[in-house]
Amino acid sequence: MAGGAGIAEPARETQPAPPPSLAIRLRHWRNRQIGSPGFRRLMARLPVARWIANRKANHLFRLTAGFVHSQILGSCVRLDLFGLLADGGQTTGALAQACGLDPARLRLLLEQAERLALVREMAPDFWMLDDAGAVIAGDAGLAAMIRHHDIFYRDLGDLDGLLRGTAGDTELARFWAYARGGDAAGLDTAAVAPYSSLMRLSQAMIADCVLGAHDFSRYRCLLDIGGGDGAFLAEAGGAHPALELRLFDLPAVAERAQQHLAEQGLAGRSRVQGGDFVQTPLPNDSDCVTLIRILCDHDDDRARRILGNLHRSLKPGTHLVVAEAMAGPSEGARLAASYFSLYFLAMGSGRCRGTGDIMALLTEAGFQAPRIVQTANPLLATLIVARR
Ligand SMILES: CC(C)=CCC/C(C)=C/CC/C(C)=C/C=C/C(C)=C/C=C/C=C(C)/C=C/C=C(C)/C=C/C=C(C)/C=C/CC(C)(C)O
Ligand SMILES: C[S@@+](CC[C@H](N)C(=O)[O-])C[C@H]1O[C@@H](n2cnc3c(N)ncnc32)[C@H](O)[C@@H]1O
Repeated sequence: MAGGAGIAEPARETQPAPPPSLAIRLRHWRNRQIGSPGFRRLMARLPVARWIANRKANHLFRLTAGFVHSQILGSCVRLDLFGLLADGGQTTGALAQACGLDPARLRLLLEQAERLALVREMAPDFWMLDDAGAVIAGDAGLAAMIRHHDIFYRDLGDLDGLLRGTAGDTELARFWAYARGGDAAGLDTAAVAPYSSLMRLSQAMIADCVLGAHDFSRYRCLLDIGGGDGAFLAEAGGAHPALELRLFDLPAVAERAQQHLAEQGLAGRSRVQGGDFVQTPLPNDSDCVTLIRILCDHDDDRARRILGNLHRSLKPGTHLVVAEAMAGPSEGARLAASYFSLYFLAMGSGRCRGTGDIMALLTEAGFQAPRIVQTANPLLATLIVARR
């Protein structure tokens, strides 16, 4: 699929089959060899070829076992094993008591977690975190996101139905209440609370990526559109003490943001406005505007309307920073695109776009000089910076 790796827009036409080029004929020949047990037996006898074959076999096994591995991870998070190990090592017995599990059963889980580089048995029955476990122990947002996957997995239980369009209402569509169409600005506190809390918790890593990749010290005033509870603004305000802070989100979310920014001592520096970013005129006293994890939530038509409203509202010269996971050639971007493409399919709205798709949307809306800014972690976000 050209450009983005997300849901094909409904009106997209399929291309006719290309003529059989040399590359296509070679690929066909290669696939027939690899698919043949005789060829694979031959490869297994040659040392270099065996090494390549084993890597391919491991890759395929990882795909096959992926669900099992995710369940091991999910169970460790639900039992809070990484939290329990955060301050140092623990014995199997102490962990079993804290988790309320039989020690032999917990050991079974710990052994698999060790095989997945989540924990390490440093001495018999004495466990410490391994690298991946240490990352999760240090990031409440990542643990919350792993817990949130319960909903996603239930929706994926009917992936065929999602692909055929027969799955009906999904749990993710209910969770992301604004993505279901209708009057998003009319959503009440109860409807926005679950997703806003998850977004606040999971913002820490994203904020690191965004603030590390683009210099916000050059701006006087930053407006975060769809800024949720104000977690990104608070991080930006902490990193740049002179920055004035503005936030725009749905009215029920704006109320939460007001409260969170006040709790962080930022009330004096910030102003929060509620409304609908598709149609409400947006505040235009900022010299930089951020759209963090916003465009990806919406199909192309709606993304165009959001950008159109932004372009109408903002003063010429205002900088616009779009930050979200984008499809691209790096391993991180490919992993993120395959994950988010199914996430948006289940959510019933949005798509994981490539950098080219987003730059084209920005240019179409009238923004100038869009450029790609890579972040430290393309799994989480890539930036496109442009000017009104
Ligand atoms: C000598 C020493 C101390 C060490 C030497 C060894 C060494 C150098 C180790 C490196 C250690 C290191 C720095 C590790 C770093 C690891 C990192 C940064 C890991 C990051 C992992 C991030 C993950 C797994 C992120 C997952 C994110 C997910 C699943 C996000 C989901 C988001 C969703 C569903 C968002 C929804 C919003 C919507 C709807 C899209 O708008
Ligand atoms: C995926 S969340 C991202 C929140 C935040 N930017 C972050 O990265 O943590 C999308 C945000 O867009 C807001 N939003 C959705 N539809 C909106 C609309 N029509 N007008 C204003 N805000 C909207 C949601 O309330 C939510 O806070």
